[in-house]
Amino acid sequence: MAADIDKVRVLVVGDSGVGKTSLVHLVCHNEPIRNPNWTIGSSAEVKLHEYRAGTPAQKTFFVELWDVGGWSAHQNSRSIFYTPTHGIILVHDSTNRKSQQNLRKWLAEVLNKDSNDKNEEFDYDPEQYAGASTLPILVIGTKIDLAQSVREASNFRSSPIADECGADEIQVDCTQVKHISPGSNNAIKLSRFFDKVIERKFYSREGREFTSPLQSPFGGYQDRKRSTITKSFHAD
Ligand SMILES: Nc1nc2c(ncn2[C@@H]2O[C@H](COP(=O)(O)OP(=O)(O)OP(=O)(O)O)[C@@H](O)[C@H]2O)c(=O)[nH]1
Repeated sequence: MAADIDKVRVLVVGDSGVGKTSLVHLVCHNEPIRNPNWTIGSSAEVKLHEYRAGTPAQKTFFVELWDVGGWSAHQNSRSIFYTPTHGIILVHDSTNRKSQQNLRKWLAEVLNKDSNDKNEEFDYDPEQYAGASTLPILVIGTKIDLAQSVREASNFRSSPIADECGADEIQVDCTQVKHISPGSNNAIKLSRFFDKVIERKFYSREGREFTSPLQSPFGGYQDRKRSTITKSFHAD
């Protein structure tokens, strides 16, 4: 029966220690993880998602969440986990601005995964991320409980990259299941994101898998290769 259920594959990327494993566990098991280990390579968890729940189009899908270890030492090898990609969750620590800034580099790394030269650098150009017909992206800030004040938290509420991608952003405390409880704003945005990923893969003409930068849904990325990002990129 499970074999009949279609699936989509979502990458979860961000600096080491921002809380990717904790987030994925919370989303897939509806409870916080007690002692997350460092992720070596990647690990995957699966969530059953009701696409367009409550409408006549409702259908069950598997959403595979691929938690990719953020250690910079593994930068050259982790691109093997980037295929296929149907959606991307960019995770940053809400108390660590650098981890938020590094999301641009994570996105560039995923989009340039086929580059042979791992030291090659790429321009970050917000224009290439703009537009509604792109690979679905969700930005998630973790550790909102550790933000020193509401003001600090609200400073981080809207990441520049979320604006540039036209992506939703949510803030969570991965130690509290209530942060993604059904009906909450966060749960609604998460569900809407999964719907978008499924829609794009199964119900749109763009539904072919993202297999190379030339086929990137952002289009034209290969032509924009120049030299500026990855040499100076340290993910941790
Ligand atoms: N207080 C608090 N701690 C968190 C939160 N999210 C994660 N943590 C803690 O942050 C630490 C790192 O979390 P992980 O989930 O392992 O981070 P990761 O991004 O998967 O790290 P790598 O596997 O190295 O890529 C752990 O001690 C978590 O318990 C949060 O929302 N609030």
